[in-house]
Amino acid sequence: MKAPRVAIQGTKASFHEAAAFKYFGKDIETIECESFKKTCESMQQNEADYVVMAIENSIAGSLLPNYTLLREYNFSITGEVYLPIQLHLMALPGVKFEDIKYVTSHPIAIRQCIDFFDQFPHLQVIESSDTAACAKKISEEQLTDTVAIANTLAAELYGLNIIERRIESNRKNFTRFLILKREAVEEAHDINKASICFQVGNAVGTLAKVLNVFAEERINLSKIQSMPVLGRRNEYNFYVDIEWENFDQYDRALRRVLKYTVNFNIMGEYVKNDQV
Ligand SMILES: O=C(O)C(=O)C[C@]1(C(=O)O)C=C[C@@H](O)C=C1
Repeated sequence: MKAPRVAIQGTKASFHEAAAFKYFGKDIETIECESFKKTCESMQQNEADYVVMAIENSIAGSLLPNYTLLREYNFSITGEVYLPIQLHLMALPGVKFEDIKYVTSHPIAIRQCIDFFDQFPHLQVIESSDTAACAKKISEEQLTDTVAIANTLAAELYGLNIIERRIESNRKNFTRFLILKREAVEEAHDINKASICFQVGNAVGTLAKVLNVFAEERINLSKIQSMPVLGRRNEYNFYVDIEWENFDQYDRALRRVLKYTVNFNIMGEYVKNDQV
């Protein structure tokens, strides 16, 4: 069987590739993309079979623009994967902490280390496309005044020394990634989780009515995220992840909430996979 083509934001040895390996195994073709939007374009143009997309980090929070991409492209969420994130400061061999002027990394990785950099305000923090690409640039351009925040794989691949380990603000640090496919696959029998999206009217109790249905049908909400509806004041899209033990209760809950919602969309039904 042909190896699946998996589009990731970033380059090889980035956390996105690690997440893809964790979900699919190592036998995949990684399609490197410059941005999250480019990963979606690549799947739309049939250059990729799947997209792996970070959606939330336990320190930095939600990657909000990715919710907009999910809506725009209307791909199907077919799975999820959680990855522990350990961030290290790395530089060319011989470079010492005192030599550093610039720190480069992906903005979400930088946000996870904000407490560390608060102690060193003289360091200039520069956002870049992905963690591994920053390590690669230091190596290729032999930058002696710059460090990257990245993982051990990137340090090994680009011959950098780790000069400070585990600089993330909290040790229990993980990122949740979604696995996207162009179209929904045949309904699996063991699905027990779904990502849905809807709007409710701006009136007393409308959202509460929806949440009450889930409670009554014993459906667990694992996440709720709102994003403004473009150009409409006080109107929001609610993105909700729900889990169930009994499929019939899930089915009944969906029928019941349709009454209280507009633009209701099931973004994906899949098997819960929250092992970090
Ligand atoms: O730069 C990388 O290595 C990435 O894969 C990106 C990314 C992200 O988008 O959140 C992935 C996981 C970590 O949370 C930090 C950065």
